[in-house]
Amino acid sequence: MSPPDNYPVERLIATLAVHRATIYTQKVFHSFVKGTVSKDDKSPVTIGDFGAQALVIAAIRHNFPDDEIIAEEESSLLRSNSDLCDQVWKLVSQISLPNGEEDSQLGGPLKSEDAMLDAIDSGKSAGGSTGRIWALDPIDGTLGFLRGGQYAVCLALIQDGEVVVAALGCPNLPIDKTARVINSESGRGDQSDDGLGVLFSAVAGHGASIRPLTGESGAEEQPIQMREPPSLSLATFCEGVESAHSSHNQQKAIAERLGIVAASVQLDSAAKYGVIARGSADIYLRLPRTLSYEEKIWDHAAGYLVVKEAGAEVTDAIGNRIDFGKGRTLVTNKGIVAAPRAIHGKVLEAVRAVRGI
Ligand SMILES: Nc1ncnc2c1ncn2[C@@H]1O[C@H](COP(=O)(O)O)[C@@H](O)[C@H]1OP(=O)(O)O
Ligand SMILES: [Mg+2]
Ligand SMILES: [Mg+2]
Ligand SMILES: [Mg+2]
Repeated sequence: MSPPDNYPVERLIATLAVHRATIYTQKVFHSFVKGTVSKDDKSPVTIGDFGAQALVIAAIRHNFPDDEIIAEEESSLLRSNSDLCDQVWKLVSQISLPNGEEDSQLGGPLKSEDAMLDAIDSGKSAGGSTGRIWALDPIDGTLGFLRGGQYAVCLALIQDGEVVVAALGCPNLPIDKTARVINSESGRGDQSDDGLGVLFSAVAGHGASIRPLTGESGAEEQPIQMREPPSLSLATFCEGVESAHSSHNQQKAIAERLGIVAASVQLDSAAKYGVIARGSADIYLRLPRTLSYEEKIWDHAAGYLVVKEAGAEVTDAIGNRIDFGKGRTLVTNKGIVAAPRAIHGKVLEAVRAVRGI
């Protein structure tokens, strides 16, 4: 029997591409959000999203030209606003990985503004349950990005409906897993980037790992595992900052039912998956506010695999498996419940009780 595929090239390219995109998003943050460049009317989020998407997609297409891509953004706004387009291009064309050899593995710098637009528009796959499809969120947690809190660059490869490779870049998560996470309330103030920035990666059946975003690929790469809370009541749960994105009330009620005493750790973006995967907290609850909202595949694919490979069970709020083979959204799922395998059943019981199902 042949050994299971561990996707060495896909994992390498995914991590390098996400790393390069985080160099770009950090540059956008420092130039526009912290204000060395005038904001004018151009949203730093828009500049960040488009450029990061172009940089990642160009790398995927260079290495895997036959693969499909689902990405959050498309270029019509840039095509109709040449000022904005020039501004994104000016920044994108300056970005490379510190190691030139690694950058050339991604195809080197983008060649032209047209090539950038073309890359941005290559993320329109309809998805589905067959073939190789990459899912990309160039900046997840845009509000966190603007606040100087948590955001993530999320990239995953889905093969025949299963997530098989993940890279999750979290530029504002502390490298020290015991350090306090900067959340939206405190923002980062004048705190520097020192000690911040991690890149999670995972391959289905081969575990999850973390490395600092500083340094070269492979440097200080370490396997990660969820922690096992000594009891449910001593577990910590994570939730989003935005109460419009998930039901804080229900999440509080679930925690209370489980006897959890600690306050929730609130942070934006898929960084929540990373935080529980490396054992800085235990449970991620994302209870739907409205049943009409369809979670997007690019918001969850990468984080899902990272946390699963670190020891989690992940279902939706009904208890169904998360199905990444249904198109651009998780149309058959509602919400997310991620917890260590040993306690997921208990958490789900509490979720059901609170939701009355
Ligand atoms: N009503 C909603 N319910 C759940 N998630 C949402 C909702 N509206 C937006 N989102 C998505 O939540 C993600 C951020 O999650 P969190 O709040 O946990 O940081 C974003 O990708 C955002 O998508 P979008 O990019 O379209 O704004
Ligand atoms: Mg998102
Ligand atoms: Mg996004
Ligand atoms: Mg968005």
